[in-house]
This record gives sequence, C-alpha cells and structure tokens, in this order.
Amino acid sequence: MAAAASSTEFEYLTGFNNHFATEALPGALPKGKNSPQNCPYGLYAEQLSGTAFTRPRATNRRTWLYRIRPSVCHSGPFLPYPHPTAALSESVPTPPSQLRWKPLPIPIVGEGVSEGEGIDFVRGLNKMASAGEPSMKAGVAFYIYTANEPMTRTALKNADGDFLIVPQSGELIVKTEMGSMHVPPGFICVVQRGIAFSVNFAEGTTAVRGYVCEVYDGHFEIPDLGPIGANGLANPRDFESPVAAYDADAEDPADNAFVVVHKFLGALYETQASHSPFNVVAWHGNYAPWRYNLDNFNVINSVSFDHPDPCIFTVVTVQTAEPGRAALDFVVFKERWSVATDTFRPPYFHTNCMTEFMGLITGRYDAKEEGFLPGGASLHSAGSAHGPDVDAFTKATTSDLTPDFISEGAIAFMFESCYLTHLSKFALDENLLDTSYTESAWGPFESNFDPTKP
Ligand SMILES: O=C(O)Cc1cc(O)ccc1O
Ligand SMILES: [Fe+2]
Repeated sequence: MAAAASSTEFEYLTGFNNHFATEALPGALPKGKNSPQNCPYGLYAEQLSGTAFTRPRATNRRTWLYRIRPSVCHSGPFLPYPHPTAALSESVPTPPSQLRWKPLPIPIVGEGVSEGEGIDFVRGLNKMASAGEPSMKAGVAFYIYTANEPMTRTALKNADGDFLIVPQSGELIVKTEMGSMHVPPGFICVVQRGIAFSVNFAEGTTAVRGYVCEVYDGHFEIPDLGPIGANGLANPRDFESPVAAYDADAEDPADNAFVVVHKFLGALYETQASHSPFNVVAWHGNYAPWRYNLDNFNVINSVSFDHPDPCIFTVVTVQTAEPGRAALDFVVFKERWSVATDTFRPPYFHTNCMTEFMGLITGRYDAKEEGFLPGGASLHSAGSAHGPDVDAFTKATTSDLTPDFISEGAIAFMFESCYLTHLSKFALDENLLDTSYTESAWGPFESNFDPTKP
C-alpha cells in the first residue's frame, strides 16, 4: 500500500497537565486575553472544554485555540460512516472464559475487508471488549488496530472518550489539532475527547498494529505516589505535548477536501469538509494530547520478599468517583531486577474484581513465556481466576533465587478496569483466538499435596 512518509522531527512542550502556550506564527496568541475583538492574523478564537466549566481549578481542563476557520465549519451534516467491521463490534453474550488472542494479521481481512484493500486507523480499529455507556460518561472500550494506509485526508474526532494509543508495530505520526507527535512502539500517546486527529505513518512504516483503550469517564492522570514520595513511576516532566502547527490552504480547492469522522454515542458519522481541521495556528491551555516514552518509567518493586500487586506498575490512571477505584489503570511490565527472597516471583494465582486486558509490545511476559505473543492479547475478566502457566510455575518454584534481571527489552502492558466488559463478536472469531489457551496454560497442573510433608 502507498504510505505517505512523514518526518519524525517535532518539537514538544514538556510536563504533565501544564498550562502551555504555543504559536506557529509569532504573535498569533492574543496578549493578556482569550477572546479579543479581533484576533491576530484574522484568526478565530475558540475554546475547547475538557471538563465542566465549574470543576475545581486543580482538575479544570480547557484550551483556547486560534484557528483559520472555526471548528463548526468542519462538522455537519453528519451521515453514518460505513465502518467495515461495525457489525463485528457489537457486543455478544459473554462467557467469563479466560481468553487469549494470537497476533492479529495486518490488516485483518475478513467480513467487511477484502484482500489488498487499503485500511486506515479508523477503518482498522477493531473493538475487542467494552463496558458502559458514553452517554453516562462511564465505561471503557478496548481495541486492536491494524492498518496499512495513513489517514492523509481523514480525521477522527471522538466525543465519547479519551483514546490511549499503544503502538506495537510501526511508527505512528499522530497529527492533532494542537500539533503532531511521533509515537513509535515503546511510546504511548493520549488524544483526549473533542480533539480531531489523524494517524499517519513515519518514514519507513507501511503497516501498523497496536492497541487502544478508550475511557468514557474522566481523563488520564499520573497516580498519586503515597509513601513512595515525590519521585518515581512516571515523572511529570517526561510527558510531551505537541507545539502548534497548521495546514495552510492549498491553491486548488480540491486539495483541501477533508473527511472528518465523528464518534458519538458509540457510532461513527462522517462529514465532508472543504478544509483541513488542522488549522490551529496557536493555542494555550492545559487540555492537550501527549506522548510518553515508556523507557522513562521508573520501575519500583519489592527488594525484600513477596510479589507486589501490579498497580505498582501503573503509568497513568483514570479514576472513578470512588477513591482508588480505577475506570482504567494503564500498567506496564518492563525489564527490571527481580530480587525477592523466599518468594514465588512471577505473578501469583489470583481472582481479581477488576477486568484485566493485556497486550505485548515486544519480548516475553514472565507469567507466560510461550503463547502470549507480541501483537496478541489476553482477557481475564473480573471474577475469572488466572495466574502463571505451568512452565512459569515450574521454573519459579525450582530455580535459584539469585538476583535476576528479568524481561530484558520486554514491554507487556495491562488495561485494568473496574468495569466488567462485554466481548465483541469480532473477539470471538475462532481464527483469532488461541483456542488451546486454558488447557495448555493450566491443564497440566497436578496436586503436589502431601499431608506428611509440612
Ligand atoms: O494476571 C496478570 O498476569 C497481571 C498481574 C500481574 C501481577 O504481577 C500481579 C497480578 C496480576 O493480575
Ligand atoms: Fe491478573
């Protein structure tokens, strides 16, 4: 497939939830006020709210955009957007089975998508599982995307939730109204609701695969550190937001045409725009997309005994109103020293009241060294017991407990949610599922119980 290559050289503004100010033309930001009678360069002033106007200052998010045309010129009339796998996204009766998926082919060919067809990020977004309702601002959706075409003249604007994008293969250029970000595997990015964006490819990338978590609740925050102190895990200064950049109008009106896909109440709508929605010449505010390099995550773990719960690896979280109960924790399992004495070191057997959707970006995961593959996924629903597979158990109970540098170069992750998710029809496709998962992982366990040997 032809892929328009994009440069990866972008500037960034650093710091989590900072109040940024950035202009692509000198003096484009009005001085001292948000909404002057006339804006510099003939721009239109427009506010984008990320939270209710009345939220307390600490959690209030909004950005002022100075743009060539108001956003309303790029929206409506809205017509249903024919998504190739829409029918497969529908929720189906969901068993509590522990599930594992093989790496998804790029692109996925099947119902709705024929061999050789160009598929972009929006058309290649496949819903695996979801819970809740965008209309009530509570819930999540987990997706795997595969695409072989950039969104050169298409943008997506999501009213339902924030998108956390986790590339697994292929380097993304995520172009947003606030500017562009390079997001290769090993990085994550968040594009919050209401911000139009296109997923394009970096030079050398012709096909991509990765994971997306959409959260209908609030926005991603860095977790509080409690007794850990003022530093550690994900540090605020490592979050990078784009600088302002805009598409200038081309001379030929035909070259300016854009399709804006709008996600609203779980459905996709399209609108034909005569100009690019990426027309923000300057912006200021604290509601902006960001990227984060997972290399910067400072792993903290036990240096005495026992296996801490996986929340110790939370990079960012979306909280519900109940303290400590996450709509979504994004948790990363990466290389680290494993030193705990007299301890079963891999993830323990457990039943969680939260839902655990996992993916693997690269390398191996210590609870399942075989079978859980990069580009694949697993789902352990709330209430469904799971744990290390028999090989991991045998290795962990027989090896010497010397300090061990584990999972070298590996990055696994978990979307952990307090919501119970429904599977999509797509997720139950037998060609995508690893149908031998539960039997191969846990079937061989035998009783080692001997009442004579304490
Ligand atoms: O199930 C999993 O592999 C994820 C996980 C990891 C861990 O270290 C502890 C608990 C847990 O759910
Ligand atoms: Fe688990």
